[in-house]
Amino acid sequence: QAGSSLLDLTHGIGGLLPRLSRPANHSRIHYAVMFDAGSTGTRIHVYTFIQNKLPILDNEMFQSIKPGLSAYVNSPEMAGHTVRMLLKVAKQTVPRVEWKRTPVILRATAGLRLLPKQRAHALLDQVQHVFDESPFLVPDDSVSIMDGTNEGVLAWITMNFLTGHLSPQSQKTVGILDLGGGSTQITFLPKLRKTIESVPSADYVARFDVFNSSFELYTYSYLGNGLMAARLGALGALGAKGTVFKSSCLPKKFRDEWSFGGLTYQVSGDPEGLSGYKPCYLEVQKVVQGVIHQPHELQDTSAFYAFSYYFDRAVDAGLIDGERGGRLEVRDFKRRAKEICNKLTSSPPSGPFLCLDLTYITALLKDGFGFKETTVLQLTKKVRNVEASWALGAILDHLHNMKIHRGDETFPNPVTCDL
Ligand SMILES: O=c1ccn([C@@H]2O[C@H](COP(=O)(O)OP(=O)(O)O)[C@@H](O)[C@H]2O)c(=O)[nH]1
Repeated sequence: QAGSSLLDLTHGIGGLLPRLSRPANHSRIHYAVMFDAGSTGTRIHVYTFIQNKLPILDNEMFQSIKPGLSAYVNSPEMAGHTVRMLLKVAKQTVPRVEWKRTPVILRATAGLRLLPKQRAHALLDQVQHVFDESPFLVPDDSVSIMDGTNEGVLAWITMNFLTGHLSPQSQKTVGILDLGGGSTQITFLPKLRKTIESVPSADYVARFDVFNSSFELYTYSYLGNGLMAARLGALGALGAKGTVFKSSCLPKKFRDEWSFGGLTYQVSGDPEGLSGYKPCYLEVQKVVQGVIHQPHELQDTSAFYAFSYYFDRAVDAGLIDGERGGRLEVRDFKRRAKEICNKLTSSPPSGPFLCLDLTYITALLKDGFGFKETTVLQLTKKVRNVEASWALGAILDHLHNMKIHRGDETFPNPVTCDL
């Protein structure tokens, strides 16, 4: 999984240099480890940087384990075990002499945000214990739940860094759409002042400095609107238990157990009721309606990168290639959702949830964010062999302290300010 190119922060951020042979002076190489404790899995990213005036990203090692830490809510020591297993990747990648100056950090996202505080912290305590026992450098605040605003901003930094859009010379940037299991993020640099001025609240705006440029982004993380949480919402299973949850988005004869966030649900199709795209759309619509804010400008924002479950489901639906990714229009998700939902058999080869998932993605993009049907999305898993995720942005933030902050009290009140 070696990275293919050097990513140079000094020549326009994310400027790509041809791969060089390793510098003779090994003290110029350093490492950093970021764990992504997501709702559906835990992942480790081991980054290799070459020290320059500013560091150059040389390589990423990536590995993941399912399920996420929240599945171990009743056996927290298993959370520690998961992290201990993944730390082996760091030990294999980082030379032994570097261990004591290589930072290890874990940030948890929606899975732990959705748990009661005490239970989430019981899981994090186990991780902290594993870190403390490890031979790596454990910085202050090395294990925590990440703020949702930062999740979107850091993924935006990752993608714009990797695509070379962060340099002061770069005229444009790319927006990002991240669909996790528990939450979903939208982040972009607005072209119009009105987009910032018409946000519902100050926490839709984040300001920060990165490598001599200042940015003010529209960003929001919707907890409960990740793909797995949306399944629960569509099934009416949020907070409920002890019954079979039926959906017109599932094949009529389908009945099974399904688990998320440490709970297991009985789910089934609706043998006597309706099935297909239209009734399914009505079910998923309630998960987005009145919840998702439609930014003032979206129509002609040049490019959005979409990753995580947007990517995975586009692959499952046969819309893009799993290696290369590809460009899709919003209406491609809709077309495929219709095709799949309108011929739901008892055992579709693509899995029983594909109709629900594609219909939810369509509703989220159109009725939720308000994208046009013709908006182009760049579906991406990796850029230059580096995982599309907030993790790289988070390690850059750790190394360079970007001081990300949300709109503060002095922020204009959208109700009273003069637009
Ligand atoms: O480095 C990563 C991190 C996440 N994912 C994808 O992100 C989705 C789930 O995200 P997660 O479990 O982190 O959900 P969250 O907790 O953010 O809601 C799945 O499709 C993963 O395969 C990925 O492809 N690479």
